Amino acid sequence: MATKTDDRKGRKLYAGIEIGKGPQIARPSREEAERAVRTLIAYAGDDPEREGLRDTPKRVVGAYDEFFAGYKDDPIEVLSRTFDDVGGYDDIVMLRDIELNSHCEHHMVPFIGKAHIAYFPTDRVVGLSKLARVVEVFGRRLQTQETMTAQIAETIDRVLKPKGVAVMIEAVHQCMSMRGVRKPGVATITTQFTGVFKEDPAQQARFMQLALDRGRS
Ligand SMILES: Nc1nc2c(ncn2[C@@H]2O[C@H](COP(=O)(O)OP(=O)(O)OP(=O)(O)O)[C@@H](O)[C@H]2O)c(=O)[nH]1
Ligand SMILES: [Zn+2]
Repeated sequence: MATKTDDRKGRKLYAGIEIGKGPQIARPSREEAERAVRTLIAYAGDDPEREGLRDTPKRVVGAYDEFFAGYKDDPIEVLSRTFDDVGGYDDIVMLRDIELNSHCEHHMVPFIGKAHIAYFPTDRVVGLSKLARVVEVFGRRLQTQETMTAQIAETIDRVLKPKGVAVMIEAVHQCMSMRGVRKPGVATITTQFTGVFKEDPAQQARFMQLALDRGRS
């Protein structure tokens, strides 16, 4: 995978971002953030003191706490509890249609879609919900869809050390629907494969078929 190591600190980086906890930066206070929202309301052309808008900065900052809660969590920790009693199971584990909401780092506008994740365990499996939690952690940060796809695959690969990982994300970017080029409903599809999913075309085809099987109910 295109993982780079920062030699000075020995950290593993992807696209300049540390996998695990997000960048550790000093945060402004809530008051400063609310002031910034008031400025944006005025920039949009409305009166931040108008009754209907008076509590909006507080609400927007509260919404940011939810939209960007992923900076508080470490996805590596999310996956750290594993089970080794798999009763001889020796095949892929796949979660299809994990709902995904995120914000693109270019416009801070939502992109909404689904993630499909498969991994081929060696001797350890992880609780199914934890894979969806990893999507949730990265979804609640700012990034591109490509980075998010790669980071999900890298995290699973690093912690579970499976025979392979496959991740596909399909999403619609509101920055393309509501503004700019204004092409609503365009699906952006990204994939990242490691191990057997990268090396064995049959495994990759199997994943793609399971992910894209539209005949399902
Ligand atoms: N590769 C990639 N591009 C993205 C993603 N989200 C948004 N973008 C794109 O980021 C690009 C930013 O382009 P710029 O020319 O810097 O910004 P802009 O003037 O707002 O571009 P337009 O959207 O074309 O109006 C746009 O082409 C967006 O479609 C993403 O997840 N991955
Ligand atoms: Zn965008």
